[in-house]
Amino acid sequence: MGQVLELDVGNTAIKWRCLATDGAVLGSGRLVGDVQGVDELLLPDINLVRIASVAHSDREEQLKSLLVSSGVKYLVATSQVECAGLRSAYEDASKLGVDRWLAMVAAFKECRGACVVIDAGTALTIDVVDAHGQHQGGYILPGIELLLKVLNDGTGKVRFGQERARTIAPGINTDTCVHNGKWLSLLGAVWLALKEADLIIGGRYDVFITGGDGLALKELGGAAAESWHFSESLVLDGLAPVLTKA
Ligand SMILES: Nc1ncnc2c1ncn2[C@@H]1O[C@H](COP(=O)(O)OP(=O)(O)OP(=O)(O)O)[C@@H](O)[C@H]1O
Ligand SMILES: CC(C)(CO)[C@@H](O)C(=O)NCCC(=O)O
Ligand SMILES: [K+]
Repeated sequence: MGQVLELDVGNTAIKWRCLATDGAVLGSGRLVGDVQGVDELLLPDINLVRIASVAHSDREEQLKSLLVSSGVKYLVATSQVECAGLRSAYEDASKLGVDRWLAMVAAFKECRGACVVIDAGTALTIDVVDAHGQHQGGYILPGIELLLKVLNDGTGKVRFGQERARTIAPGINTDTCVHNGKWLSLLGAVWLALKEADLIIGGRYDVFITGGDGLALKELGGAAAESWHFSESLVLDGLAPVLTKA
């Protein structure tokens, strides 16, 4: 087997990494904009592309036609009923976002126990898995950028600039009220979800966090979040197990 290119096509960006035959990471990055950018990643040594996509179907079609014309073999991951001991809570498992499924597969594979899996990307998703690998369900909320957009679009006077300091202290002007409020919203949701998880799966679970705002959220969580496992590549880590089993 030659090199493998893995793609996590999100609603904002495409995260990618290139793996050697032995699984070593040869390179990784984040592409914003057109799927055409993927073309430059298709180096001659790559003979398989593994894909996770939650993007609009026309973006997916563009990506597929790019791959077809390059002639490289590709596999697209889908959410399953069961994989590697993990079982979906969804009535229709195929409707669960594949990024959530992949992140849970990767997290459960690593801890083999109860876990809460957080993805702070375009959306904030939080999923709860019990010690037997049974997914107990989850949450979908707007992420940081969507929160700002909704406030800007839905109000006449909430106008704000760039974030200056990352904190959840009460704000003293519109800028700090909005920016501190956006972090309060995400962190508050996570704390409450963890309390809910305490009730459902008991107090002993690992917390995994990923996504563009994942590290910021963990840092804001302070001492209580010190044990959370932050990984940039949790979604990509789920690709090989899901596609090998499929
Ligand atoms: N280098 C960066 N460029 C852009 N956004 C970034 C960057 N680093 C962190 N972010 C944050 O990441 C968030 C986007 O999440 P992410 O990087 O997971 O991308 P995404 O493609 O939207 O993912 P998904 O749709 O899979 O959730 C933005 O809200 C932004 O605040
Ligand atoms: C929630 C997002 C946008 C997070 O990336 C993605 O997982 C998705 O499009 N999910 C489909 C809906 C669902 O998971 O129920
Ligand atoms: K994601």
